[in-house]
Amino acid sequence: MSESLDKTTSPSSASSRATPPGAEDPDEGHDVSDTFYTSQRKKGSHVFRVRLDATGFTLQRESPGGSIVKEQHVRISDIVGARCMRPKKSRRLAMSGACACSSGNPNSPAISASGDHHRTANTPSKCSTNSRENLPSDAGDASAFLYVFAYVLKKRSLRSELHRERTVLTLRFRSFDTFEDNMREADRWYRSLRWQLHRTLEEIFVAPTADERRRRVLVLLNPKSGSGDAREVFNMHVTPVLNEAEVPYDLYVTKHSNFAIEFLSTRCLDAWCCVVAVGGDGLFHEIVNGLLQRQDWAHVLPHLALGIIPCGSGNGLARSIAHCYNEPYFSKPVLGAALTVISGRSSPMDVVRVQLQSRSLYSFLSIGWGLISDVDIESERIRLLGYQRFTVWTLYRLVNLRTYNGRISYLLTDHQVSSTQSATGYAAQRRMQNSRSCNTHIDRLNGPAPNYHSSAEYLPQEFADVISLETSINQSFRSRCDSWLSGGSRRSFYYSISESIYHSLADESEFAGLSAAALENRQQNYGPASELPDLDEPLPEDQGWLVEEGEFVMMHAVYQTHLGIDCHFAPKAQLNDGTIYLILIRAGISRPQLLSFLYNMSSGTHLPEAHNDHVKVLPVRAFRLEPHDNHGIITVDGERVEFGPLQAEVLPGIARVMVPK
Ligand SMILES: Nc1ncnc2c1ncn2[C@@H]1O[C@H](COP(=O)(O)OP(=O)(O)OP(=O)(O)O)[C@@H](O)[C@H]1O
Repeated sequence: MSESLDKTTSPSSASSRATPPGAEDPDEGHDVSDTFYTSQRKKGSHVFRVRLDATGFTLQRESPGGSIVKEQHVRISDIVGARCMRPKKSRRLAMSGACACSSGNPNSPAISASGDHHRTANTPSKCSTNSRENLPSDAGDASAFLYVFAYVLKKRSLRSELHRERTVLTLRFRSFDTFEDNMREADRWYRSLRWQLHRTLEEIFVAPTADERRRRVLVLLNPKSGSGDAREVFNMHVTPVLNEAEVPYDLYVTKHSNFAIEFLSTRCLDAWCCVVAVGGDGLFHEIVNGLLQRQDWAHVLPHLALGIIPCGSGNGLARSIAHCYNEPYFSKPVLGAALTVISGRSSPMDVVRVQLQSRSLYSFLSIGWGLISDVDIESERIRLLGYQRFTVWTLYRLVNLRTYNGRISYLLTDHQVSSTQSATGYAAQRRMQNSRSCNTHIDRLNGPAPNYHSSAEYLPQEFADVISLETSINQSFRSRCDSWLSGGSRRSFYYSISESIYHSLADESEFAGLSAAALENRQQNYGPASELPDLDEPLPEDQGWLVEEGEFVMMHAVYQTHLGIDCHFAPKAQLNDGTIYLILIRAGISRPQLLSFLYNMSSGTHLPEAHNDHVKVLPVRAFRLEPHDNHGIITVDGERVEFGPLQAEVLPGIARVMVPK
């Protein structure tokens, strides 16, 4: 076992670019490579060439003759971060904050156990040069460890869905005689990896100072969302990922409805690069509206990415983002969302301005009138049934089907206007006369469609596992007695590597520091100027407004692919396509047809290829709804709003959402 290993175990040959102890590395941030070994009692030992470059880690297993017998790759896009640590005996010390790397983030993330606001300012640097030098060396083992955390795509079986699985690549450095020298070498790899990871970050996620590297994340958590376990979900499944990625964050737990609106409309947000909702679509709705109640919205929105960790009952946005980027969702939705939050990528997202009679608001998901809104709101009374309440109430509503009388005017998207004009046209649509254009800003703001990529490639089964390798000192090869530290990863064993300092804010100090004017103006909406006439004014008549009028079962306007995790309502929607998908069902549809429509919503096969007498799918830029009845339910992003006329216009790409790598 040791014969072949001994040939290449001198410090000079074992590390192709080893830095002499104490010397500065002039090539920091460039590729690194080295020779490592594994040793297993049953399988024997193996020599690996390990290389880290812009694509990730490449591990090549060499035969005793020096040829490559196997190669595996851990993609840089699957890697979230790394840690340098001491050997196992000193691990407790390391985990208590004495990690010995030299490039840690002084603002390490908070770990929330309870309380309202957990801020990590003043957290001691866990990886400073001083801390490294002050650490007592382990008398028995001079090794240093580098743990690389990755979440690779895997398939359990041919039939099962892709999912992400945590993998830890463990590199053990022991080419030098002293722990300090080995740690310096491990740290060189660590810094190289951090450099590779940070170079792919979009600008808004990068801190202005080099020692911080990542800007802070603002987390707003609704403890009441969904089944009420958002706090636990965050602690168990999100904090570990943020820690592994060394993403600093500040956590605020919402205290009441509208907390997020008040917070985001009044606070200085300069410290944060993104806002993450840990909750449902209702909390995200508050975040969007809070930001658009700021006078400086035009400055803030482009520099603040929005994210969501799905803990609500609907979770339409989280599902839509995952769907648009072919990211697996069902097996581990929270993990996928947490990885999205640390990805350092964002995409523009459309927001829709909704004008009601008494106020205006912003929406990112949907506007509904009729059947689906009825079911959504009325089934609240049987909430005890959980998700089944929707099925039960849908059946009830089918039996007792209601129809609503009204008029829906709409402006098709530019693309649709040309195709519609050449087509036969819709039976009931009428062109209005003598009007003016009212959507000039829509084209102006419209940005390019996001780049979608497929995540169909995934690491082969045998590689998506715990990988533990080590360098060795020259005199003898020691078996990797403590390289199995990472074995716990398969059982999703997470630990924190950072110290945290918690601060709680008392209720009364929540908005301390606000000026009186800021408080007074809290409900004022800003955002781009509307291009539509006032709601009580007639629509212009010669600029392409079309009309549908009569009895409807429902109207639902949607701008994300999914309304909920299993409601694939607008399959063609994209995050930033400047399009509202207006779906109309007219009275007269048969119950079996309606049942089929509702049943097929989960697979996204409910919409007809072409318009039929009862169901229409209209890609529009703006619309106006004028109910002729004086009763009914209207929802915006799943929340009930005042009943009556409304109009909506899309504001293409004015928000940014975090998206998977
Ligand atoms: N601390 C709180 N106590 C009570 N209500 C809150 C609190 N924080 C936020 N809310 C309100 O709870 C509403 C719903 O929250 P959220 O969207 O997070 O969960 P959900 O309704 O279960 O999920 P979904 O919207 O996806 O169906 C929000 O509109 C918000 O106004």
